[in-house]
Amino acid sequence: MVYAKKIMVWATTEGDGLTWLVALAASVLLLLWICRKLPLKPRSSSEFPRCPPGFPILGNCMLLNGSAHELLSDLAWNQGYGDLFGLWLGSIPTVVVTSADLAKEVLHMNDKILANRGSYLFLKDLYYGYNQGIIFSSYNPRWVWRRKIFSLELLTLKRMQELQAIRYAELRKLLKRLQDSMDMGPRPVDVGQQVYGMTANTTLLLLQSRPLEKAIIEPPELVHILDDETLPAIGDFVPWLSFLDFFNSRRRWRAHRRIDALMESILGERRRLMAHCSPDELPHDFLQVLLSKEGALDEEHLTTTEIKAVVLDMFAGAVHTSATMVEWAMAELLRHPECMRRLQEEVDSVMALRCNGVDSVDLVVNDDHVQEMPYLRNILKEVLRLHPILPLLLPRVASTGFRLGKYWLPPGTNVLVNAWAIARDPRYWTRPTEFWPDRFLEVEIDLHGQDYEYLPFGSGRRVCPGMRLGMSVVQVTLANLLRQFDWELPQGQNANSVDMSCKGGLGNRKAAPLLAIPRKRNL
Ligand code: HEM
Repeated sequence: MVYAKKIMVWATTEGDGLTWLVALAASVLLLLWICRKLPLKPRSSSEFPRCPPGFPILGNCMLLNGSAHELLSDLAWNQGYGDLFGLWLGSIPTVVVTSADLAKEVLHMNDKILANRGSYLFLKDLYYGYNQGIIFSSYNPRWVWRRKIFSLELLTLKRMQELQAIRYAELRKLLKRLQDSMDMGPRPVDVGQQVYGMTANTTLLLLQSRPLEKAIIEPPELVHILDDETLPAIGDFVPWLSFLDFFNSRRRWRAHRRIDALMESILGERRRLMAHCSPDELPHDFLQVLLSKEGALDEEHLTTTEIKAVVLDMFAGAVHTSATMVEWAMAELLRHPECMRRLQEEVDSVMALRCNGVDSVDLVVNDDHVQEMPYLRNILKEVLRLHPILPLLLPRVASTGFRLGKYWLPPGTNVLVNAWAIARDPRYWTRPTEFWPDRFLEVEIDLHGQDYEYLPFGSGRRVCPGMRLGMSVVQVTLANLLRQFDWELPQGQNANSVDMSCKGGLGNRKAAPLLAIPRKRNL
């Protein structure tokens, strides 16, 4: 303060206009610097875990910029904040959990109290509001009902078997696209983008078993919009600053109008079909299940808005998760050619056995085949350990006060579980930062969220319902990519130069796209 005053006094007595400006800027910077060093004591009760210093009003919001999971891990491990620390996201009390024991307290012991999600501005502008879908809805009987339909009508083993043909058809298209690009001479392809296109189109077909009649937005573009815009805004944490988000809000709203036009055309097309066909003639798909509940008079009905919100959640949940996972897996395999070779040998030997001498070149590796590939499964477990797709899971919000560790925390507290940090913690993992799929030969650990040192799909009431479908899509895609092609890095790149940094945001996308050259294998 004293220094800021001195600068101003000097400027008024000695300086010209330019000096004035410089002095003003220096004072503001000095004040900001001083404020940054102040801990946010006034708002935190003595019961609240220790918080890193933050800015006035904004608190620790800046930590959410960029790779939040890495910044939060650094605070926990290197800056002495430990397994449980606090943040003030504007006026929202938040705690960050960085150990398996505390993750268990959050996801198991306090699962019901912490089963809510926060309410974000993007839900209002871009999605269909707070309590209409599944992913960001609060915990209430309607959410239970919508999630039940989602799980039982889209994601059961039986349903997945019925939908296999659709998935394999899209996979064949992907393999053909890669083949075509190779026919023009060896050239790098953007692996993530290729797979992304496939998972987006597959999701549409899982919904309505046919391509779009009127493509207001193609599925990959729809999901890109969701990915880019599903981010908290400053107004979520400091409501009176919502006006700063005005232009982003307008952009989200415009995107929503296009998304809604797409939803209307999907629903409208099916309603027209329903008006002209007998029930037996209608497709037996997820969209039909959703629409069959639309007019129901009991509590098992769905409103039109709920149907649209659930469909949107299907895209938001299914597409980028699976595609990102394939991209990280390919990146790790290109960095570890010995693992890639071993995996190719496994795929080849299972296919040779299964096809029993019959020409198998055109056969896709399918869900039954991958069941016999333990190394593939271990590779994917290791990919999810090092690169969990939602590194902080999805934030949970307390409905009442609750105990966590030695603290009693108030209702409304946000809880972040740093699954990324826990999965790299030397207390639970030997050689924690190394890509070493064989660790899972010795460690009996599964994906269902019962082992709290490994939470790639979350755990408890809000665990990912799409785990089976997601894993199946990823396993089958990776096995086919490696069966049909040998892969190498573009000229000038080697295993050590592959950029493994992530983009930031809710999902753990690769910052730089993975480019690799496919070469046809002699099968
Ligand atoms: C490999 C692929 C996938 C990964 C790694 C993944 C991971 C996750 C994670 C970590 C969560 C948050 C769990 C929590 O907060 O505790 C989640 C939630 C969710 N996922 Fe997935 N997911 C994948 C695929 C899918 C698929 C294919 C679908 C749907 C078809 C899906 C639908 C959802 C939904 C609806 C939620 C919200 C659940 C709720 O809040 O009740 N996911 N996913």
